[in-house]
Amino acid sequence: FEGDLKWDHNDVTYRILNYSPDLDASIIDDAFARAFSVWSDVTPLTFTRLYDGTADIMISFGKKNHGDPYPFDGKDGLLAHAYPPGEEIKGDAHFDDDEFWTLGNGPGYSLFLVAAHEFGHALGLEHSNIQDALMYPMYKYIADFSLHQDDIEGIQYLY
Ligand SMILES: N[C@](CS(=O)(=O)c1ccc(Oc2ccccc2)cc1)(C(=O)NO)C(F)(F)F
Ligand SMILES: [Ca+2]
Ligand SMILES: [Ca+2]
Ligand SMILES: [Zn+2]
Ligand SMILES: [Zn+2]
Repeated sequence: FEGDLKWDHNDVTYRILNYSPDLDASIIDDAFARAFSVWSDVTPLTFTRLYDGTADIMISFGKKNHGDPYPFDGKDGLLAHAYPPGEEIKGDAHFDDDEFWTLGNGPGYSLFLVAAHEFGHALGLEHSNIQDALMYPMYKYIADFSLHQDDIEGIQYLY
């Protein structure tokens, strides 16, 4: 989904609507929090978790048709997607629960890495064509992750 703009506030809120069975809820909470801190570390943005009501970034796991015009596709292929900033579904992040979500380098996909990428979209970033950038649209496991300069320049251009 093409990025179209940015949040008009720096105190961005998020809410975790449901969980994958692949990981303990506290592990998922922490993975999302760490994925947000990737971006708050290099911008004036803050991320506050809400437990009810409407947050800017509504996070959910779903399979196949999950309530928007972009159905997931079963195991592998599409892993997740997120909408650029704005009202309603804009800013929201969806994760394909036909994937096996993990954190390490084993089988499955790192929820932390994929979430950090999706939250980049939710903040207004589009894809990078630099293969080592987080915003590159191909999954690869990165052990000691840190943002590529291209990611930093992109997010600091916006905020
Ligand atoms: N669905 C995607 C591809 S995807 O396989 O779901 C995907 C690939 C990689 C993702 O994050 C990531 C990027 C680089 C390193 C590790 C993880 C997130 C999502 C995507 O980039 N969604 O944001 C596309 F390109 F739109 F088809
Ligand atoms: Ca939203
Ligand atoms: Ca999939
Ligand atoms: Zn969706
Ligand atoms: Zn992407």
